[in-house]
Amino acid sequence: MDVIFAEATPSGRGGVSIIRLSGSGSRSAVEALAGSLPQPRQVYMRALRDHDDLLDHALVLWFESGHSFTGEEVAELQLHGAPVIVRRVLRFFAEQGMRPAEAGEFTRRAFLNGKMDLAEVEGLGDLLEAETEAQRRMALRLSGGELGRRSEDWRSMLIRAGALVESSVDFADEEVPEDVPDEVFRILADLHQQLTTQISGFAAAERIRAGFEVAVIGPPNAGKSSLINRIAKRDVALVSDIAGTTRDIIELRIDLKGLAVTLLDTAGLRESSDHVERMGVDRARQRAMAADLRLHLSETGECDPSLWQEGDILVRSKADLDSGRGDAISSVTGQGIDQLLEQLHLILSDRISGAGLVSHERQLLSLMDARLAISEIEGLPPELLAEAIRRAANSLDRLLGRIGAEEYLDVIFTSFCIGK
Ligand SMILES: Nc1nc2c(ncn2[C@@H]2O[C@H](COP(=O)(O)OP(=O)(O)OP(=O)(O)O)[C@@H](O)[C@H]2O)c(=O)[nH]1
Ligand SMILES: [K+]
Ligand SMILES: [Mg+2]
Repeated sequence: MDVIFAEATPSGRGGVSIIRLSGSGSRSAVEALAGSLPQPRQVYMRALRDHDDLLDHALVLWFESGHSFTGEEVAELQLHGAPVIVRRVLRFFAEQGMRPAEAGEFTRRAFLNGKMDLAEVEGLGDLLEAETEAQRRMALRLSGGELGRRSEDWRSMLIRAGALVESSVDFADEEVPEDVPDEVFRILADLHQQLTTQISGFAAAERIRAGFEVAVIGPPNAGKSSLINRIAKRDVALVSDIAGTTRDIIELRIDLKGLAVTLLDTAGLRESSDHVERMGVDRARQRAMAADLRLHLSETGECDPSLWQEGDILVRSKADLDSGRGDAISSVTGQGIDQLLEQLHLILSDRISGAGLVSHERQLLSLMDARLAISEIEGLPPELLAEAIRRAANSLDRLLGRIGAEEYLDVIFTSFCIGK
């Protein structure tokens, strides 16, 4: 494959900028700039020269093919983090006939060269986007190959079951087919159970990965936008004493003690003759219904029953206006807001308990296919049983991208950065 190159650090001024190359010839391309690099995986301090022009003093290293992230020959330069240096070095490689990498192309090569399975690639994508501790931990497990290892165990179970079925066919007398050994059904029941555990943990895992959506709703002037601003510690939303101030949905992403949560500020719920306000209220209702949880805010402690769902939170606002109301919150004094966030965290934490490893819809579908293949197999003749086992193994191959990965690659890698 041709040599690709890219800046692996974010472009712009910084302490260090890293440029990475991959493909056979990466080392000699860097040698043309830096002089000889005898040993792989060792760091050299070198003067980089474009002909006679000194570009920078840099740290340089290279990896042999088979011993690098992409599986190809890879070289890396750590430059001083000035965009003008990076530009010149990138231009040098382009002039040598090398090609700038596309988004995610290094990782794509790692996948194509068998250095990573598709679930690891998805995990790496999650890791690069992780914002909270829970997301980081889950992404590390996935990118570290945990699902691949689990899947290998499942595969060995299928291989063992398949072999037992085969042997019962081979030795069967044509007239009197031998029974399939009980062990086959025991293995498949065990696998069925393990797949079910993973499948049941999807919803929770997916919430960790994608984050929760919590809609703040209530009548106009309840103080919804004020609450959002207080939590954000800045003016995210317009606040005024005019009922119907908020129209569009305003999103605030927060890290709630390790959980990714998007709070939605919404239009105050009321009948209105104003066309634009009505559009805002419709939108508020739709998003509120779709959210994971609704925080119903009002001065009176009432809520719109048509929007109430099990597990929602009811909160009274403007505690500072009425000293008798100890259970309410105030966005002016901050009273009760920490407790409210604590309550929210408790509710959401409860919803992620039992989270499994499988957090992408694609992975879920493969597991469901595998499970379906080995469901209701009691009493099947050996040939059909063998076929079911093959289908299940196929689905596991799909899970890791050994087959059928093409349709997913572009989708996955477009979300990656250039240089990854
Ligand atoms: N005293 C007091 N006033 C508050 C508090 N929260 C909000 N307000 C006031 O109540 C009025 C309405 O606040 P907003 O935050 O705009 O209310 P809202 O629910 O977003 O209103 P809409 O967007 O119109 O639906 C403003 O004048 C705020 O200053 C509070 O905790 N205490
Ligand atoms: K208002
Ligand atoms: Mg508002």
